[in-house]
Amino acid sequence: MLPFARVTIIGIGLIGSSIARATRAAMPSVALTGYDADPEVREIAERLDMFDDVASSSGAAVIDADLVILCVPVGAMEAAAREFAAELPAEAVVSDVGSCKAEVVRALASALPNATIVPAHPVAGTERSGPEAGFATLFHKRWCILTPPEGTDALAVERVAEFWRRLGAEIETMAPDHHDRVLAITSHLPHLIAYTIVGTASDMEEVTQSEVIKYSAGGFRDFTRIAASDPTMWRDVFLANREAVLDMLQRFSEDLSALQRAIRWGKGDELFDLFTKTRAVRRGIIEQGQDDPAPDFGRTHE
Ligand SMILES: NC(=O)C1=CN([C@@H]2O[C@H](COP(=O)(O)OP(=O)(O)OC[C@H]3O[C@@H](n4cnc5c(N)ncnc54)[C@H](O)[C@@H]3O)[C@@H](O)[C@H]2O)C=CC1
Ligand SMILES: O=C(O)C(=O)Cc1ccc(O)cc1
Repeated sequence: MLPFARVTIIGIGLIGSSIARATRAAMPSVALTGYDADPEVREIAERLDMFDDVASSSGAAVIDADLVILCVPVGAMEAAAREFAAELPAEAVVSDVGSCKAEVVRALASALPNATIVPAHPVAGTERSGPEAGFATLFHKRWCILTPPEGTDALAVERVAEFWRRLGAEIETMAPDHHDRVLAITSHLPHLIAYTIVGTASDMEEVTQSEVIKYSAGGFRDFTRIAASDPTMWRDVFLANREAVLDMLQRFSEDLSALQRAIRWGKGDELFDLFTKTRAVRRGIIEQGQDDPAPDFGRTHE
């Protein structure tokens, strides 16, 4: 039996449109409704025929849903949830896909005090955004982390888990705070570093424009992909996961200073030992079968 029969997606960007496409592919009998605050996005969603219905208001979109998934930037979650609160059916389950969880759990509980909420984070994405960037296989063999607050209805959690399994994801469950610390180091800090290095390079007159582009086949190119990620989404992530990010940034700065000292004093063995350790981390990821299928994952659908 399908975990949900009527699914509504609020926010039809990269993630919302990928969920719609993946649901159509894996559970074609699900009735899919979409809503986006941007009328242009709604028009594109209509044209791409991703939903059975693209609603013109958020309230109309949820009125007969049994699962509502918020796929808007983290900073827009509370307002987006408040907008449909009055029309939400009592038995509907509400979920989201936000990249950080403690702040979103708080925001959704405040906007929807009587709803059953099962927060989720599919750890899968690309640097692209918008409804045309999505694709049905985005979640295949990717983790989807559920962070239900204590006391959440276990059946609702299992139904959301089953929904994501059907989209190809593997499920992990953890506390929102723990999620935010883990993702601060594995996802948020790497993005911050990419934004910094690309920003620094573009501030340096002698390596700007043509030279940055010309020689970007090196490590820099990977950073430019990450640094092309959506500004609104990432602004919201850093503001919402402030404490965990600042903590990881403090540790990172200390380790960077240690490396700086090793270079200054010619301590080659310290550099060699660290680089040997980090190479083993990469090999461990590949041995566990968790490497990206292609280095430019996310472009293969173009
Ligand atoms: N981009 C990525 O790689 C990943 C993103 N996420 C999370 O997914 C969420 C969505 O991200 P993307 O799909 O990448 O963003 P996106 O920018 O592609 O799409 C977001 C959509 O939400 C709409 N929107 C904004 N405020 C709204 C509101 N109040 N009501 C209705 N629609 C509204 C925008 O018009 C836009 O179309 C974010 O919370 C992000 O943290 C999670 C995993 C990966
Ligand atoms: O494009 C990349 O490399 C990503 O890291 C995608 C991504 C961005 C945000 C998330 O919360 C999860 C995955």
